[in-house]
This record gives sequence, C-alpha cells and structure tokens, in this order.
Amino acid sequence: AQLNIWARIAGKQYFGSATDNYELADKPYFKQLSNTLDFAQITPSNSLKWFATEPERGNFTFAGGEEIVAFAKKNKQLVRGHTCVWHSQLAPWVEAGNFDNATLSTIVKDHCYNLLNEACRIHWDVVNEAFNEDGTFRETVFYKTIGPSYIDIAFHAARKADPKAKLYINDYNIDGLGPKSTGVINLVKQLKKNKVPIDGIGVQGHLIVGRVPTTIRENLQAFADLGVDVAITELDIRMTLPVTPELLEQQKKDYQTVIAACRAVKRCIGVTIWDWTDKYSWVPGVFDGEGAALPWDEDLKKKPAYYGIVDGFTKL
Ligand SMILES: OC[C@H]1CNC[C@@H](O)[C@@H]1O[C@@H]1O[C@H](CO)[C@@H](O[C@@H]2O[C@H](CO)[C@@H](O[C@@H]3O[C@H](CO)[C@@H](O)[C@H](O)[C@H]3O)[C@H](O)[C@H]2O)[C@H](O)[C@H]1O
Repeated sequence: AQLNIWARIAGKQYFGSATDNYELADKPYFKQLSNTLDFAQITPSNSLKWFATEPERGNFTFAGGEEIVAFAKKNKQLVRGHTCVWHSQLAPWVEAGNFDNATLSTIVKDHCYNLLNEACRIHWDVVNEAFNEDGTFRETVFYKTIGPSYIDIAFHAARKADPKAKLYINDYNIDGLGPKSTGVINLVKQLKKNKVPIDGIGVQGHLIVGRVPTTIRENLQAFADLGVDVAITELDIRMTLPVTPELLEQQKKDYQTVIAACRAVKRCIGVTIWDWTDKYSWVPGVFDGEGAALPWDEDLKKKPAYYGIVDGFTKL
C-alpha cells in the first residue's frame, strides 16, 4: 500500500504534496504526482499567492492556480489553497501604496474575498507567517498599518466568500512547544473569543535531520485542544550535504516521528509534504549546502524516508 492509503487507515483525511506549475511539464514527475495512492491532496506552492493572483489592485488572475486545480480535479485530489495574506511574494503595489488603515483593510478584505470566491478549496491558509520567533506579531505592512485585526478582517472575508472551506493560520517553527507556538495559541483563543471563523492551525514542518522537536506530539495536541483542526502543511526534513547512509537512516526516523505525532492526535487531519522529490525542493536554493529533504530523490526514486512515513502511519 502507499502513503495516502496508510494515512486513511490511520484515520487521517489525506496525505498530499505541494507542486508548482512548471513542474507539471515533467512527464515522469506528472505521472507520480497523479498517483492518488500516494497523494490525495495537492497544494499549489506559488501560483495562488498575492503576486500571482492580484498583480495590480483589483486585477485578479487565477490562471496559474487554476492549472494546478484542474490537474487535481482530474485525479479527484483535494486542494489546499496557499495563501491569502502573507508578507512575502506580495505584489509590490501593496507596500508601495503606503495605504492608510481603512484603505489597506479594504484591500485585504477584497483580496481574500475574491481569492476564495474564485478558487473554492477544502482548506485555505488565510494568514501565513504572522509571528516572530518570540511569539510577538511580525512587523508586516499589514500589522504596522492595521494592527492585529488584519487577521480578523482576512478570516471574515474568507468565510463570507466560502462558507465551506476550512480556514487556517499557517506558520513555521511551531512544530514543538515554545514561545512562537504559545503566540499562535493565544491568538487562536482570542480569535475564537471574538467569534472570528478560524478552523485550523497549519504547522509547516520545515525541519532538520536529527533535530525534530521532542515535544511535537504534545504541541500538536495543545493546538487541537483549542477546538481547531491541525494539519502538517509543508513537511520536509533537510540535511547537510553530502547525503550519507547514516543521514538517510536518521531522516527516515525523523519522518516516522512527525507522522506518528500527527497520527496520535485525532484532530491532526492530514499531512502535506512540500513537494515530493529532491529534484524540485526549495531547500538548496535557500540553505547553502543543505538539501535532500524529501522522500524521493532527484531521480524520483524512493528514499528510506518514504518507508519512515509508512512506519509513522503503521507502527505502534
Ligand atoms: O520558503 C518555503 C515555504 C515556506 N512557507 C511558505 C511557502 O510559501 C514557502 O514556499 C516557497 O516560497 C518561496 C518564496 O518565498 C518560493 O520560491 C520562489 O519560487 C518562485 C517560483 O519558482 C521563483 O520565481 C522564479 O524565479 C526564477 C529565477 O529567479 C524566474 O526565472 C521565474 O520566472 C520565477 O517564476 C522565486 O525566485 C523563488 O523565490 C518557493 O518556490 C516556495 O516553495
């Protein structure tokens, strides 16, 4: 059996992968990504971001996102939408406009409403990477101009556009207990108190071999105890190159640990890897001398990590 089958047997809704438009031209890659026994869910890794969907104010363009959505639909794969409000890959006019609070609030509302109205999906990362490592709010153009209520505005607009989609806040380095996870917990408590429609917390899971937080299961449970779903949204576990048999074995154990933690938490509903083959991983382009983060190698061959994921879903 394959990854999504084991995920389902373990009571999860899906196992999935991110992908990007240019990768779909790669036939062997396309064939494996279409394999729903491994991947029952797809996340467009770039083409639903602000730079791609609203390059000029009020000019909404969804061609890139729609191409990946059409691919998923054909395979009956679920789609996670990524992402509505994020400080990175933001269309330049949003910051260059020096908009006041009222105007930028309208811009956020319109962007999230149109994005979700066009591209209805199972989940949406409505707000991405809103926190600093110490759990305080990241000083983005949205936070500096509007304050923390930009998050409320985005979620309300998202819910108005799509009453069914599950609305998530998504971030990295919130895999284990710590000040950043506490920041997320305090925010979600506040949002729920203020009746802001939030359904889930997205734990990106960009991890390092041999350094998976020992508190990951406890942390996922703490998020679930807030009365929201949890999803692992961008899992990859990078190593310092060159690849060695020891590092591959440790990576296998690390994937097993993360999957087993999600499996143990009832409201951890699914796992998405941030692409599936090292051939298209974002890691080497950002972390010099690091890579080999994904379960398939550059030749599209399964690595020990693949079996670590199986063990995570199956082993007691
Ligand atoms: O950074 C990893 C995660 C972290 N969490 C949020 C999540 O959204 C993020 O994903 C990554 O987010 C990164 C940007 O922050 C993306 O990287 C961008 O990916 C884009 C599409 O491939 C790149 O754009 C291409 O760049 C090429 C060379 O510069 C140009 O020739 C292409 O025209 C242009 O499309 C950008 O330079 C590159 O910065 C990665 O693909 C994407 O996987």
